[in-house]
Amino acid sequence: MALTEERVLEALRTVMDPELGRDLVSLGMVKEVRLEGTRVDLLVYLTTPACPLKGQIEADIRRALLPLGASEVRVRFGGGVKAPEQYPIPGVKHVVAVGSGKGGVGKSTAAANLALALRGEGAQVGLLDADLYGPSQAKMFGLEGQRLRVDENRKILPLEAYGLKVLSIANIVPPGQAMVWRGPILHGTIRQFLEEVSWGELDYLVVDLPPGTGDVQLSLAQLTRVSGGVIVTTPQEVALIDAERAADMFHKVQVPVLGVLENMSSFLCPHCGQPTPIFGEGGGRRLAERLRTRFLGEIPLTLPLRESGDRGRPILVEAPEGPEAEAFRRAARELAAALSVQAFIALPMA
Ligand SMILES: Nc1ncnc2c1ncn2[C@@H]1O[C@H](COP(=O)(O)OP(=O)(O)OP(=O)(O)O)[C@@H](O)[C@H]1O
Repeated sequence: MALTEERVLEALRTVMDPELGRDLVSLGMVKEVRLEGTRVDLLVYLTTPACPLKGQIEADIRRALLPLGASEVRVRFGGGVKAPEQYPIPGVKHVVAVGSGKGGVGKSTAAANLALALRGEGAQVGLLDADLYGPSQAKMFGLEGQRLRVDENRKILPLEAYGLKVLSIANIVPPGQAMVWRGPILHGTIRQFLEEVSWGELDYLVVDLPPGTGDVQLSLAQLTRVSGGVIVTTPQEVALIDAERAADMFHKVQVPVLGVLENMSSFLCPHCGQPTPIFGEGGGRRLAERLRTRFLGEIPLTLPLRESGDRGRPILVEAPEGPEAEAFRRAARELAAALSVQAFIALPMA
C-alpha cells in the first residue's frame, strides 16, 4: 500500500503524549506532514519547548511509521507554551511561585537556576524576587546597585541578565535598609511588581517567595492567578515538616503544588565526584508522594554551586555542562511538563 498522508495520520493516532494520555493527532500536535516518496517529514508542536519527553515521542513516532514502509522519518519539534484562556498578567502566560518552609534551603538558588533552565529550552522567562525580607536575586545575577528605568507609560522596566528579565526588591529599596513590611505596604508592593512593571511577553514569570508561610504568598495569590507552586526542601525529616507547611499554605490560597525539588541532596566530592548523602536520602521524593505531587529531582550540594551564586553568575551560566546544571535542567523540564498537563486539564476536551 502506498504511503499517504492519511495513513501517516492514522498511524500517528496510536502515538500518545505520555503526560497527557492522549494521541498526538487528537491533541492537534501534528502540524505538518510532508511526503517525498517514502521519506516522511513531520512538524510536531509540543505544549512547552522544555518538554522532557521529546526523545520518547520521537522514538514512538518512528516505531509507528516505519512499519508503513517509511524509509526515513524526520521529526521537527516546534510550538510554544500554550496560552491560558486568561492571562494572569497582560503578556504573561504563567506565574510560578517558588517557596520553602524555612530559610536557607536554597530556594533562591533554585528559582534562579530553574528560570535560566527554562530560558535555555527556548521559553521567555522573567524572575521576580519577592523575598522582601532577604532579597538575593540582585546579588545572584550581579545586578546589585543597578538603577531601574521606566518606559514611556511610566512602567518599571525589569533588568536583563543572561536572557532573563529580573526584578528584585533590592533594586528598589537601598540594600541594607532595615525594612518592616506591614500588611498594606507589602500588599501594595506586590501589586506594584505585578501591575506596574513592563514584563513584556513571558511564558513563565518565576517568583522567588520569602521562606515560610505568610503574607507575600497570600497577597500574590489574591492579586494574580498563580499557575502553581514549587516547594524547595532539603532531604532531612525536620526540613520536610516545614516544607509540608509551605504546601499547606499553597493549598489554602488555592495554588496547586506543581512539585517538590530536593536541594543539597548529596554532597559531591570536588576531588573524586563521590556523592555523600549528608542530610539523608529520599526525603524530597517521600514528601512529593505524601503531597501527591511530582518529584522534580535532586540538586547536589557542591562547592561550585555555592560559589557561583556569590559571584553573580548562577551555575547554569558558570558551568552549564556540570552535574548541577544538568540536575536543574531536568527539574525545569519536569516543571514545564507539570504546567502543561495542568493547562491541558483546564481546556475542554476535544
Ligand atoms: N545545592 C547547593 N550546594 C551548595 N550551596 C548551595 C546549594 N544551594 C544553595 N546553596 C547556598 O546556600 C546559601 C543559601 O541559599 P539560598 O539563598 O538560595 O537559600 P534560600 O532558601 O533562598 O535562603 P533565604 O530564604 O534565606 O533567602 C547560599 O549561599 C547558596 O549559594
